Amino acid sequence: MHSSLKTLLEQMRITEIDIGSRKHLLEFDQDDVDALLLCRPLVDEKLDDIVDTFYGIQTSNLEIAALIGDADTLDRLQSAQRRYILDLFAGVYDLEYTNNRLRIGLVHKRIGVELKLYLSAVYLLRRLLVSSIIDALEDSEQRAAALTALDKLIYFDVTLVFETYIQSMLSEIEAVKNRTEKYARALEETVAMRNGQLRTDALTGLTTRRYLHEGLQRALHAAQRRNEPLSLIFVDVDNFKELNDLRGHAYGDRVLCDLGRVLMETARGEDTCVRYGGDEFCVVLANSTEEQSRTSFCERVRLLLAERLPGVSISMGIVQTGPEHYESADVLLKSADRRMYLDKTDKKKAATSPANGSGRAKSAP
Ligand SMILES: Nc1nc2c(ncn2[C@@H]2O[C@H](COP(=O)(O)OP(=O)(O)OP(=O)(O)O)[C@@H](O)[C@H]2O)c(=O)[nH]1
Repeated sequence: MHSSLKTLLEQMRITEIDIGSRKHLLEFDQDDVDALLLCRPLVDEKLDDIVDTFYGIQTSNLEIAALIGDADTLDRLQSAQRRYILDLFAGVYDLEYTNNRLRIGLVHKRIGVELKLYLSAVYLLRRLLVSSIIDALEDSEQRAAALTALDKLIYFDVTLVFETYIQSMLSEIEAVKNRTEKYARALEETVAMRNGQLRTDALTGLTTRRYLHEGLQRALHAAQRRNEPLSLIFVDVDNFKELNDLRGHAYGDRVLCDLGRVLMETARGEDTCVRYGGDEFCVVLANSTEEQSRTSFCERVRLLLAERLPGVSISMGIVQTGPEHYESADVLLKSADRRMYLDKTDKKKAATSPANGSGRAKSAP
């Protein structure tokens, strides 16, 4: 047998033993085979009439006519129908016969023939065959035997077609399930990737605000364990909006990147530099008092910034906690922000104060 035919039977797990058991369930035996064989000559004779009448009725239904489509398809269907009718009365109902029924079922399912249409076609063909047999066979016993055998064989065939429909639907469900699982996996990967990106700010490469709390909390626990002071610094670019407006957004981005780099270069490995949002940054300095932070960290940052971004100034607010008493992360953030704001307003006041002449360009936080 052709290998692809084998595959279809294998897919449906239909073996010779299975075919035997199906026939047994339908009480289809040698008497039925003989009764059908007896009808073979009369069916041969009326074959064209039966097929023509069948398709005449079928194509008068608009839904079925639309499914058939064109004259070539109709020709092919008529040939297949002829072969099927001859098969019904050929007396051989083996693996190949079964496979042909499976193939017919699969083709009908694939082209979208609904089961109700398929069953109505089976009913019509049976009706035409039955009336031909009744017309041709005069012996009532022979007639009854042939009609019973035909019914059994049609049940045998219809069961196979039903199974191909079910099998095909199961394959479709499996394919949809696989596609959905693949989509879900891709979605999970995207979310995981996005979460990873959120940990790092895309523009500056610094830790994002979302993880500031986590970093600050961890630093506070470490400081408490070691009895060390810890400082939090809030940094904000002065007049950044104006800078954006005057020199363009791209330059504004460069300022933020350079400031981020300066903070990173000045901080040590155990410190955490965070882009808090917009032009605001936070730095958690481990084992550092307010004074040490001011003199070593903040001063160095200002010097580097003056070298790299002349004319850009920043305001900073420092707050220390520990080693005697430790404030919570929230309190520290609020205090550092407030001090940064004071630094900024002090500078603004100094700049507008006539007593200071040109004003204070930079202030110590
Ligand atoms: N170029 C650039 N601008 C940003 C980015 N994020 C926020 N901004 C802008 O940063 C500006 C921040 O302005 P404000 O909060 O008013 O602060 P400011 O102009 O620095 O004023 P002061 O804080 O009082 O000195 C806003 O105009 C935002 O549109 C960014 O990623 N790139």
